[in-house]
Amino acid sequence: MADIIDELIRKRGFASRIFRNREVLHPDYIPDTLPHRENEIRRLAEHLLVSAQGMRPSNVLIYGLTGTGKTVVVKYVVSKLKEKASSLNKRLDYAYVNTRKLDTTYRVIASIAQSIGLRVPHTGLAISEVYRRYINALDSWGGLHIIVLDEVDYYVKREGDDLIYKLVRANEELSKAKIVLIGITNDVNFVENLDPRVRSSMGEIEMVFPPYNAEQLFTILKQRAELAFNQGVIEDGVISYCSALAAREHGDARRALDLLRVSGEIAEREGAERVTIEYVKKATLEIEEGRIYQSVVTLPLHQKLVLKKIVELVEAKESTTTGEVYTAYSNIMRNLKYEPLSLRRISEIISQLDMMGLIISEVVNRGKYGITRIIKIRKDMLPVIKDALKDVEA
Ligand SMILES: Nc1ncnc2c1ncn2[C@@H]1O[C@H](COP(=O)(O)OP(=O)(O)OP(=O)(O)O)[C@@H](O)[C@H]1O
Repeated sequence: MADIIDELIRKRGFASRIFRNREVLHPDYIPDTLPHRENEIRRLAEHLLVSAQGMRPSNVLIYGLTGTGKTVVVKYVVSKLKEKASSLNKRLDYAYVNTRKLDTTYRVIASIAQSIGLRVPHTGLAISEVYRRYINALDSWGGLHIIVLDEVDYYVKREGDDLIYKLVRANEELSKAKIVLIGITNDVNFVENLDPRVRSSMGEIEMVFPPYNAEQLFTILKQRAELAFNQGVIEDGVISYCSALAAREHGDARRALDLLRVSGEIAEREGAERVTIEYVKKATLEIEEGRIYQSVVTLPLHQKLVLKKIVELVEAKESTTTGEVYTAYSNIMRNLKYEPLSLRRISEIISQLDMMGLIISEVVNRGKYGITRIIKIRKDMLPVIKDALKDVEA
């Protein structure tokens, strides 16, 4: 039956010339094999199996730069173990919580409880009550519950470590069931600054995921491309070009996959038959513009006002200085009847904008006129920054 429908889709011109299955390039897709992460998979799975056999479970803290496969490895291991456990008649289940997205303790504990089938209302219960119900339900179920807390640094910075510490100690209250925590973060400073008590109990086992090199990224991309694209549409050299670009940026597989996906999308949009290196170059620019746009729209108000003034000054005469920016900014604040921030604060804001890659600033020594900072904006980024600031009235 599927063939008839596929044929109709093709005939009607719905089918993509470029993509066979775009989903495969989505960040949530879990491939059947994860090349270059065999050791990490083995170590994590072995540890969880030992815990499932009745040993006292140790918690795991995983860290590494963004796009090094932390999330996909953990999801791969826990879902495979759950699948195997049910065929072996063992009780093993897991909760996967992205604590940046589920941003309150209530939502986190509710989601953990729901993963073992408990019904928890969206609001209305005390956190301690949800926790108590979860522990009771867990003990009557009596298996190994793996709790994955992804982007755990966001949670701890916002809500503190009470819930984590409670979960760590929950095994003392449980008679039949057991809990293992797996924390994931890409913030090494977070791990180093974690309360030593929490670090030692949460990270009894620490795993560091190294960045991928260009060759490793090549294998990862090749595997995905074979599933995602129609045969023969990827021009030779495209995959190694994407891998080299992403390797240069710190070995981020997410970045490499995004580049490939966006290159394919642009090729399709432009009605091309093949994805060429030219499309990868266009994709690099499109992704960078997206990143710049996002960072501008999420800036706080004063930063936006300062950037807006820089844009106006740079458009009038190519470059500007801290002094000119400060004058323009103070005038606008006076017109709006607000107290302007100090020159020092504005100078700090200019440095922040520079660090974010939104402006380029250079300190120059002008002899007897003293030291000043020359500020510019990349010409190709100017339209994107202006667009992102279009709602700022000043
Ligand atoms: N070894 C691998 N094989 C196949 N795909 C991989 C591999 N490593 C990472 N990926 C893919 O790269 C993307 C990013 O991986 P993942 O989300 O696991 O990174 P992460 O380390 O958790 O990053 P972040 O810290 O930003 O959340 C995903 O699409 C994932 O499927």
